[in-house]
Amino acid sequence: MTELLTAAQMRAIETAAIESGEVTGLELMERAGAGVVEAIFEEWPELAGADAAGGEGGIARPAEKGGVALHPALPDSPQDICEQKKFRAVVLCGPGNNGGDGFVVARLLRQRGWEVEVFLYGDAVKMPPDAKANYERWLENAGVHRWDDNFIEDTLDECDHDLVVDAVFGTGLTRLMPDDTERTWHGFVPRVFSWHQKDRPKYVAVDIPSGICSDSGRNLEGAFPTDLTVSFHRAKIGHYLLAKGPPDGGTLWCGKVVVKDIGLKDACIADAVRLFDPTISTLTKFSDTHKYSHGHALILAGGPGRTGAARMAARGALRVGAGLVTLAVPPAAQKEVAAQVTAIMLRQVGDATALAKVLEDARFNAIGLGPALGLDEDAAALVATALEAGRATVLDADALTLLAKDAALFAKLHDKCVLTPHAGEFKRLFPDIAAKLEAVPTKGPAYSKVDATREAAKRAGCLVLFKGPDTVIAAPDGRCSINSAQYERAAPWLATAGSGDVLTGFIAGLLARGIAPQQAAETAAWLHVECALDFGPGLIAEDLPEQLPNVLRRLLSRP
Ligand SMILES: NC(=O)C1=CN([C@@H]2O[C@H](COP(=O)(O)OP(=O)(O)OC[C@H]3O[C@@H](n4cnc5c(N)ncnc54)[C@H](O)[C@@H]3O)[C@@H](O)[C@H]2O)[C@@H](O)CC1
Ligand SMILES: Nc1ncnc2c1ncn2[C@@H]1O[C@H](COP(=O)(O)OP(=O)(O)O)[C@@H](O)[C@H]1O
Ligand SMILES: [K+]
Repeated sequence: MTELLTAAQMRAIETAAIESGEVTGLELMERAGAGVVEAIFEEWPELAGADAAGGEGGIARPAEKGGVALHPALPDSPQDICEQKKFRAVVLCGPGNNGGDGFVVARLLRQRGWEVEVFLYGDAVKMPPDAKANYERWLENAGVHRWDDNFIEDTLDECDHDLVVDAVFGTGLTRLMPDDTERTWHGFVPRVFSWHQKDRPKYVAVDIPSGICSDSGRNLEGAFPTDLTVSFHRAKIGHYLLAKGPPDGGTLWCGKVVVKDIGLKDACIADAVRLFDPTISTLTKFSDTHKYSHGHALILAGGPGRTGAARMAARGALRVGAGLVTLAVPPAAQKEVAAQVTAIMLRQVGDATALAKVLEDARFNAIGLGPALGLDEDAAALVATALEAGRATVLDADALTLLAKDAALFAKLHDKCVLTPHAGEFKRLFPDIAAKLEAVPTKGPAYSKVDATREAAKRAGCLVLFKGPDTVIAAPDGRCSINSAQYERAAPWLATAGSGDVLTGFIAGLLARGIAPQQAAETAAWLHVECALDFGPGLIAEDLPEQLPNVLRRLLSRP
């Protein structure tokens, strides 16, 4: 699993490396700038000109981790570059080390024969030492324009630039975006993006699009959307959390995220958020005895005309590998359900007393409830009885609304529970936490979906899976991961009626198989997106369980 870092964690890793003497800040900055240039040419080989095929002067893969030469030296002057089209870039540099990286990028492009114009935001005198060193190195051969929105707009309006590099703010953005960058941010850049023309300049962000908080993905009033974001050492949490506000979403802000090695060592960060990727061992936990060793999930169905959600959840639980799945159905709905299921068993459960009786059978080791369960007192009594049974239990939809309405019910949650709210349900369950998340941020690092989910899990005393394209899964002890359906895993068609019900079933099925709540929720959410990706657009919720065999086959054949 990939660790996603906060700005403070990244800074700590960098400081430790510098203090140990293994690298200097200037060397890291050089590698960062070279990494950005390398990523640009990898993304758009046509911009590498004659060197695209990796000829002399091309930027090769990192060769050496010890010294500055992680990325090999480039020709020193434009004359050294063989005849090629002159490419043009605008590099926007800020007052900190992000700007320092920008000056390295500007120099390396210039060394390749590019025509590069640099705009500096802020006061060069106050720059941190490494950034200032690169600023001064740039001044040896070229000039810097002072920041002027009109001038930048006029320059970009010429429209014959190949590349715009955003190196204004990175992980050090601590306040709202400054007013005097307004025209560039709010006016010109989004306009360029709306053109969608083939020959518009490519926009590249150094580390993170300026204006996006790297810890939260929140937009601190006006961000600079990009085609490509090049980060260093590890991706930041903010790359994977959706920023609010138009254009809506981190995916749009970052374009595509590439992470470049700058020679920093792995550090053990206890509370790091992880980007989830399943281990095969979770899913190969099939024993060779009999079906009961794969568990027995009980899924509670709603009344007549409302049983579809539970049927889909039950099918998901069975497909994900629960040994047996039983639908607990109110008597009035029994006929309706019986006509539509085969491998799934039925039990008549008219009320909470009947449920308690069923749960006397210890072989029911996991419960899934909530989808279309209803919101009346009888439904609340079913939730209470299910919780009192102390089994691994996933609660979704109506069960979450009932928990939100009744503090005594909420107090029955235990550490084998999994809550799966979408944003609306989250707000009902944790209104004060949701309010913090919705408040317009005024400083960085801003409160994030990760912070909110961790806080909710701690309060509930159980696992919380906060849905969305950036699903966050947190345990009460703070362990946390993001299941991303963004970038190369984007599957917006997963937002279809009933897909959450299937997720409930996937989680219940994995819980039945004896997998711990966190691993079950993470694996289920990952499989859910994989099924959607496999199927593609046109997906309806019923398709998700049917897609599982393909996904599992592929996963289990991984080397
Ligand atoms: N930490 C690391 O390990 C490395 C960091 N590098 C670069 O350094 C960046 C972080 O550098 P810094 O910590 O200097 O931070 P930044 O360069 O992101 O920004 C900090 C500067 O911007 C100012 N600032 C922040 N918010 C502002 C606002 N709203 N309006 C006006 N000014 C504002 C601050 O006062 C400070 O001068 C990274 O994003 C990355 O690009 C790389 O050079 C490689 C290694
Ligand atoms: N844009 C999106 N991209 C990918 N997945 C999404 C997106 N929006 C929502 N989802 C996922 O779709 C599912 C919807 O669940 P839910 O809101 O409970 O719907 P329902 O109640 O109709 O089942 C969740 O797993 C959620 O994470
Ligand atoms: K930036």
